[in-house]
Amino acid sequence: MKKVAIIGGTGYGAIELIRLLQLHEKMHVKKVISHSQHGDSLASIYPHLTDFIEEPMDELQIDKLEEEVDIVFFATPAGVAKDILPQLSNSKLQCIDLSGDLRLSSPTEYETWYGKEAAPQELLDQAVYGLSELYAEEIKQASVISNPGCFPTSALLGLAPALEHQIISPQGISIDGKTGISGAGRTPTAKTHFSETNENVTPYKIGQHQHIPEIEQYLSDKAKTPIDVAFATHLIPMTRGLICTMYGQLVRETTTEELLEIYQSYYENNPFVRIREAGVFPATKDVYASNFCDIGIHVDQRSNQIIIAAAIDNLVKGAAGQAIQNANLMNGWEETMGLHTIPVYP
Ligand SMILES: NC(=O)C1=CN([C@@H]2O[C@H](COP(=O)(O)OP(=O)(O)OC[C@H]3O[C@@H](n4cnc5c(N)ncnc54)[C@H](OP(=O)(O)O)[C@@H]3O)[C@@H](O)[C@H]2O)C=CC1
Ligand SMILES: CC(=O)N[C@@H](CCC(=O)OP(=O)(O)O)C(=O)O
Repeated sequence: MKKVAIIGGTGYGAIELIRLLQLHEKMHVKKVISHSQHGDSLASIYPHLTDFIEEPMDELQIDKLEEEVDIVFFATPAGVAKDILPQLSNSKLQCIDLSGDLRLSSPTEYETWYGKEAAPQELLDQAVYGLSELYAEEIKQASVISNPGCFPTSALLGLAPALEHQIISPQGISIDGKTGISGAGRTPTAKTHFSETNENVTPYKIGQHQHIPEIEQYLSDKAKTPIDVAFATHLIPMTRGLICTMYGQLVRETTTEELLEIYQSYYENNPFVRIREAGVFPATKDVYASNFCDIGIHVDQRSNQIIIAAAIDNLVKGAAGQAIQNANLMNGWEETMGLHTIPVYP
């Protein structure tokens, strides 16, 4: 059994990791580390964890981590992991960062989009992008993983096959993203409190979203040509769930049936990607509280475009579940270990 520490204990990412790791056969949560509430038990903050995790949370002691655990999950905001990880560079720890700190290969891009000083170049070079379906071989060899953002997970899984198979143009791709409010983390703001979000749909961060360079970097890598995307995000009055509806210009004649075959074959060894049959599109509830990414495809002959929708649970495939899937790959365990559950429905 490998011992796990979770940093950022009181956040949504951390409690989702705890929920999922409860079912895991090879990982055990040894330490929950909290910056703001060390000394308190997590069950006193989140009563749904009563009887599952009663020990007080710990303060971070970087020099003790290696002797106490094998795997560290950083469920912290951007700006935290990049300062801690360099102090662990000589350790044997496996580290998985859920934040955006290590996702962009260019420090300048990080500084532009995140408004913070970037991680050292050495750390950026060492980190492997943890989108399990697209980078499995690299993840198996990695000791530091940069877990993808929630929107990029959906957008990359939805668009990569069409771009790699040169079915759509690298120019003119549009991504319309919608997310539940838990994507904004636990701390409420004026934009996320109930009376602002209930019965309301709000576009936000248009042209400024930190996931734009991440989507472009990894789509360009897969397509082997530079890709720019138009990306619009919307806040939806639901707790969990995220869906991207994507549009691309067709560059050759094709049909929905042909594309479905291409996607089925592209993801045939990926148990968490489910392709819908022709005429059927996924909804966020189809993947609720699960690690699945469900994809629907339509070839729109009238406008010569492809329309792709990819639904995930932002806290699972978009964060904690993806992080566990990466830990499974890094350790040579079954990729689905602890994660292969039926989505909660209705
Ligand atoms: N929510 C989502 O759907 C997704 C989140 N992510 C990313 O995962 C990470 C965690 O997200 P989430 O749990 O939702 O975020 P939250 O805001 O809910 O929690 C983050 C936790 O980090 C800790 N923290 C906050 N500030 C600091 C600081 N300055 N130094 C150290 N620790 C700090 C706090 O816990 P404590 O004080 O107990 O340490 C806080 O509760 C973020 O980087 C987020 O962007 C990625 C994809 C999806
Ligand atoms: C609703 C909402 O605000 N969602 C967040 C999701 C951020 C996230 O999860 O990703 P990072 O790890 O890149 O911060 C957003 O759109 O910025």
